[in-house]
Parts: sequence; C-alpha cells; structure tokens
Amino acid sequence: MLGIGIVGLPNVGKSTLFNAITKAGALAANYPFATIDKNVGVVAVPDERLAALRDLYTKGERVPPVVPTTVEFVDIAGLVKGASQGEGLGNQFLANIREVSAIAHVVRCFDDPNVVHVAGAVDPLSDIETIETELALADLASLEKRAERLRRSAKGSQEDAETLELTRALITKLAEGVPARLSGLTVPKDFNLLTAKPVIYVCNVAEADAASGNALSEAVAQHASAQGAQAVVISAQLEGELSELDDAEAAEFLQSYGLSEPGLNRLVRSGYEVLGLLTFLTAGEKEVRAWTVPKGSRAPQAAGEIHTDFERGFIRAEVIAWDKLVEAGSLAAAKSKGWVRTEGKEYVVRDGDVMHFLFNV
Ligand SMILES: Nc1ncnc2c1ncn2[C@@H]1O[C@H](COP(=O)(O)OP(=O)(O)OP(=O)(O)O)[C@@H](O)[C@H]1O
Ligand SMILES: [Mg+2]
Repeated sequence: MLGIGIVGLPNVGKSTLFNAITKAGALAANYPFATIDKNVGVVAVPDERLAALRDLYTKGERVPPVVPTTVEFVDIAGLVKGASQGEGLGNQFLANIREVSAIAHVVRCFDDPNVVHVAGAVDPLSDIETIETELALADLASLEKRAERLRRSAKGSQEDAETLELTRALITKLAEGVPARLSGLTVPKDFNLLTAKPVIYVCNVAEADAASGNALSEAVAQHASAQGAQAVVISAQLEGELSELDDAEAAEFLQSYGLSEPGLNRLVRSGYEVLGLLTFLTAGEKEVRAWTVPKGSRAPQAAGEIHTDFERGFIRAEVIAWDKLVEAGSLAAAKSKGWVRTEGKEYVVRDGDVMHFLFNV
C-alpha cells in the first residue's frame, strides 16, 4: 500500500506541497529509491539520531554513509462536491484515495485574491465538511452494496450474518455524519473505507503566517484535536521556495520567517506517526541506517526488513537504545557496561533501538 495521499478541494495548494516534497526528497542525498510515478514522491524522514550515530562510527576521514528511512506521498487531484456521483474526475480520485494508507487533508488557510477558491470564499471548516461528506457518500455506496450481497448469504452463514450487522452499524454511523475512523467500530481492513483512514490536517497558510499560524488554521487545529487528529501548519508556497535552496541559504531563509525547521519535516514526522510506523537503526563503520516497521513488530520481522534470509534464519538480536549507545561512546563500551541486551523471537521492537541480528543461512 502506498503511503499518504494528499487530498483536498481544487486549488488549495496540494500540488505546490507535493512538488516541494519531491524536490526536498530529490535533494536529500542518498535515499534508497527515486520517484516511483509522476504523482508519487518519496521523502526522507528527518532523524537526528542518524547524525549522532554517524559521529560515533566516524574514524578520522572515514565517515559512514547515512541512509534515512522514507515516507511516500501521493498527489491526488482535487476532489469536488459531487465526486461520489462522478462529478469532476470523481470516481477515479476516490479510487486513488482508496490506495493510500493515510490522508493528508490540505485545507486552504491563505487569503489571496489572485487564487480562485472553488466555493467562492476561504472557509476551511466548510471545505473540510465538503470533502468528508464526499468520502462518506462513497463509503455509504460501497457499504450498501456489501449489505446487499450479505443479505443473501447471511442466512446460511453465521459469519456473514455478523458482518452484515457490522455493515449496517457502519451505515448508520456514516449517515449520522460520523466517519468510520471515529465510529468506535472495528472496521475490517478489506472494507477499505475512505473514512476509516487516519487523517492529518494540513493548514496551508500564507508565507507570513508560516511560523505563527492564523485564525483559520487555529479553527482547523481545534477541529482536528476534537477528533484526536493532528493539524500541521505549513505554507506550501514557502516550502516550495525553500526546496530550491542549498542548506546555507535555506537556514537563512527559515530564520527570516522565524522558523526553526522546514514545515515539511513536521508534516513528514506526523505522517510517519499516523501510519503507525516506528524506526529501528543499524549502525557500523560501513553504514548508519534507519529502517521502518509497523508498531508492534517483533525482532524477526525487523530482521526481515533488511533481508528475508535474516528473518528465516533469525537466531537472536543484540539490542541497545540509540541514546545509551551514544552515551557509552562505542558498542564495546556499551557491552562492557552490560547495556547491550540479547533478545529473542518474541522481542517487540522499540522506536530508536539499534539492532544487530544473528542468523543462520
Ligand atoms: N500558501 C500559499 N500562499 C499563497 N498561494 C498559494 C499557497 N499555496 C499554494 N498557493 C497557490 O495556489 C494555487 C493553487 O495551488 P495548487 O496548484 O498547488 O493547488 P491544487 O490543490 O494542486 O489544485 P488542483 O486540485 O487543481 O490540482 C497556485 O497558484 C499556488 O501558487
Ligand atoms: Mg494539483
């Protein structure tokens, strides 16, 4: 499954944001894969732990290469009112959203008379409702179809009868305006409901508001927090300009806007979080690298990220939290302090673990 879909009304700044992401990604040296498709961009997850570990394994002139982990973003064309009825490029967009694991919902929080707003006025909460309604209508249509099928099979199958009951409960919730992700019901993965996908709200503000946000982004932030979701304030335009600069220029540019880091960094971190991922690290003189596994993964699964042989032949892992390794100053010192643990097949990987796998081939 692809990563995060950039969703929103037309003309809210989705492509501007996407282009900034892909350019920033293209500049981030040494990431493991290129842009997959014209509308799929891969961006490195900023991670200061990598630099700390690189320093630890630097021997004079020999600096190990650093490989960050990545998140994928997908640029999805604007979704208009009536999309679920096939308006605009309706159904195709909905199909594109169906393929992603999470949604970055871009809302226009900038006022610029030169940029047309499809609904005539800048009103982020009403824009959010328009999008949410279209997604809910698409889900309702697919749930109705499912219920129809299940009605026939439910008589002969207890399992289908239960699924039918769940389908009906979801229909009721959606009809009340509650997205599946907030319904309190356990939605089977294979239902692939649009409103079941986790959401980050992206408040696209004017450059001048990039550091502080504005009243509109504040309203969106409140809407988000009422749902237990995150809202990221970002100026897509500013990020676009930033992605064209080299490091020194970028630092100066950020400072002039009162920003301590690019807004993209915050967006990428939130995205990583909302996808339910965690990072473990491998470190040595040859390479310092971040790897991604779903939260709750066990050690063999982490090993399998590196190589399938590592998973198949997994024996055990040597594990130390990255900050303990940095504190010790070297792996040998950490070992002599007894800080390096030996973990088996059942070990649940933690974010920031530095891992070394032992395996049979
Ligand atoms: N933060 C911002 N401040 C001012 N103008 C902006 C900002 N972000 C984007 N824009 C401008 O808004 C216009 C629309 O942006 P963009 O093409 O990225 O929208 P979109 O959401 O991809 O639209 P569509 O759905 O049609 O693909 C562009 O002219 C862009 O420069
Ligand atoms: Mg676009």
